[in-house]
Amino acid sequence: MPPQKLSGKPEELAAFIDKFDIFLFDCDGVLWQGASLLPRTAETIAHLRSLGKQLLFVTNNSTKSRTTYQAKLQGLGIPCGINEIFCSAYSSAIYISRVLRLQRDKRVYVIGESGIKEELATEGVAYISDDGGDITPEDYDSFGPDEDVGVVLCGLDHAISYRKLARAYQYLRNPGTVFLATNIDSTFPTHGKLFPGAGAMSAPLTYMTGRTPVSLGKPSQAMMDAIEGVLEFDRKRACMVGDRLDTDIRFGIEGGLGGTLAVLTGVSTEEEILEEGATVVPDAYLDRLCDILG
Ligand SMILES: O=C(O)[C@H](O)[C@H](O)COP(=O)(O)O
Ligand SMILES: [Mg+2]
Repeated sequence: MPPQKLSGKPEELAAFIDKFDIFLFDCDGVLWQGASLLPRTAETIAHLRSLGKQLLFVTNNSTKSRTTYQAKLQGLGIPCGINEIFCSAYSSAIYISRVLRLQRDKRVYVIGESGIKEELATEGVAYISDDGGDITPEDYDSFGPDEDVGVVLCGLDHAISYRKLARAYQYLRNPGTVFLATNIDSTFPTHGKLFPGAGAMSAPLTYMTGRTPVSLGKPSQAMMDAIEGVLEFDRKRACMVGDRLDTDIRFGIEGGLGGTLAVLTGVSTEEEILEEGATVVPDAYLDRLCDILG
């Protein structure tokens, strides 16, 4: 069934909204682009809250922790609770501490930003990272596999460097070191354009090692496990709202959610959504999230 473009008819929009008790919102490309909130987003969120809908914010962006996202949302006029926020830094920390049950004497080597480090610390997981300066002859001598490094975790890192990758590669030469990625989005939508995504950070390591990381962000259901570890909800009454087919919409479909809604303010285009034979198809789509207000 081709996806339905929701028209502005109030009765049609109300009928769509009525099908769901809970909305899972992607962030980059849906609520905002970088630090800029997309038009009438706060009003849309307030409207859905006024209808008694439960709202969750589910982002693959690992650069911030849930606490930092709460401050960002509130700073943009979207009050929310910490238990309404799920980021890939959190789902990764949960996976390492509660699924992998990383031994206390092992550490995680992090390529990424403060979000990952804060969430690992919250879970009591020890980590190391690299300041990323220029590699030196001493580094070539000292870098090597390390039994104490139990995991290499890769996320979006705006200060990625040869040195950080070189160190990660050496750790991953030890087959006992687990290779994880917070997410593998190929691109990152900001300022109305696309830039390298978290997947572009781990891809060089896959190219060098032939190893593929386990990804803990959408579409991986590890993110759903992280959500359901905090709250129970009826998946059939839930709608995933996203800007990216291969992460957000696939996450909703593979998670057995009641519905998926795509918006055209981020990565995926209308052509991709309507493409003949497309494997990941949303139930409906809108030009912008606020169009749901009619
Ligand atoms: O490269 C990335 O990490 C992603 O582009 C980015 O984080 C996506 O975030 P989301 O759209 O899931 O909020
Ligand atoms: Mg997005």
